[in-house]
Amino acid sequence: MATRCGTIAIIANPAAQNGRGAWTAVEAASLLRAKVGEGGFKLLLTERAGHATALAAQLGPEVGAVVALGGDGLINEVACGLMERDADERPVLGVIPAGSGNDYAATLGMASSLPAAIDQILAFRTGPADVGRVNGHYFVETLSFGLDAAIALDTVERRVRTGRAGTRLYLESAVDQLFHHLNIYDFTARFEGVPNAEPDVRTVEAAAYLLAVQIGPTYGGHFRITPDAALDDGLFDVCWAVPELAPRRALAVLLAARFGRHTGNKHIHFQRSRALTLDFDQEPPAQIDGEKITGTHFAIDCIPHALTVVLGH
Ligand SMILES: Nc1ncnc2c1ncn2[C@@H]1O[C@H](COP(=O)(O)OP(=O)(O)OP(=O)(O)O)[C@@H](O)[C@H]1O
Repeated sequence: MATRCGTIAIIANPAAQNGRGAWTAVEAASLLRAKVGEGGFKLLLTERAGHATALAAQLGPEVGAVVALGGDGLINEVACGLMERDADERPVLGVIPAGSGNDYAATLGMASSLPAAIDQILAFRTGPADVGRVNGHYFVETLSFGLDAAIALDTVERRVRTGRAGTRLYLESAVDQLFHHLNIYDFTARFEGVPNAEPDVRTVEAAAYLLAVQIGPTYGGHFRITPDAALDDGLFDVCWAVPELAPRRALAVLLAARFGRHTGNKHIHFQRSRALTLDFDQEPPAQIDGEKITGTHFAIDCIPHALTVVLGH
């Protein structure tokens, strides 16, 4: 049976969520077979890290929608593959959440139940989404430095070691980092394309525990670090937290951020901009859509409406 979007290609990470991705992929294929028949979709399983980018870049013209089945790391890889294609030949990006954090799936409003997510994909309500780029690497939801990146990276190792997931995993990491590794990072940020400002540039020299450059509102498993960030406004929402906070106060602010209630705190700063450069005095822990990156100089720009995405709401 034909779908509203041509052939759907599911790119699935069998290793996502400690191997549960393989089971979710089989279930998704079975549900799709019942709804659109064998000819309406194809299932492609990744074989290694980075494979999803090559798969997404090489899909044939019959594919109208690519669905990333996995976590934020897999979605990032699929998006990178789509960005290698000419803008007018990019299939629509859909997401079936099957990872540990699933921040981007939440940003798109995708259901966590697999049958409901499949129905949302087939309903094919689409909209534009901005894509971020840092030193030539694309990101769809989050780029962050300092404490929160250290937490995000620690959760990857901790998940494998403890089998934990979701908010509990994140909070365990957070407490460990806050009480044992609460470092401060000196940085200079040069914002360009600041809305409603003349001139539309701003330079900030500060020290921070963390700095997040967001396309969507959440990171780290649904922490609403920039609660008002919009997917399609052509702007980053940047948030940073400045000293001095005792670890217990810092933990309280972090917990408030779970629900986006940290915004009035005097240690928390926000700036919107179309682009920015960041220079750190020393290399901070850094993550891009949940995966590690390195460096001290970061040139970051927002590509407005680079992707069309399937929205769940
Ligand atoms: N077949 C594979 N075998 C091993 N690793 C893979 C494979 N395919 C993709 N990966 C890697 O697995 C990593 C994590 O994938 P993914 O984001 O899907 O799951 P997750 O880590 O469980 O979820 P989240 O990113 O939401 O925390 C990615 O960096 C990706 O490169």
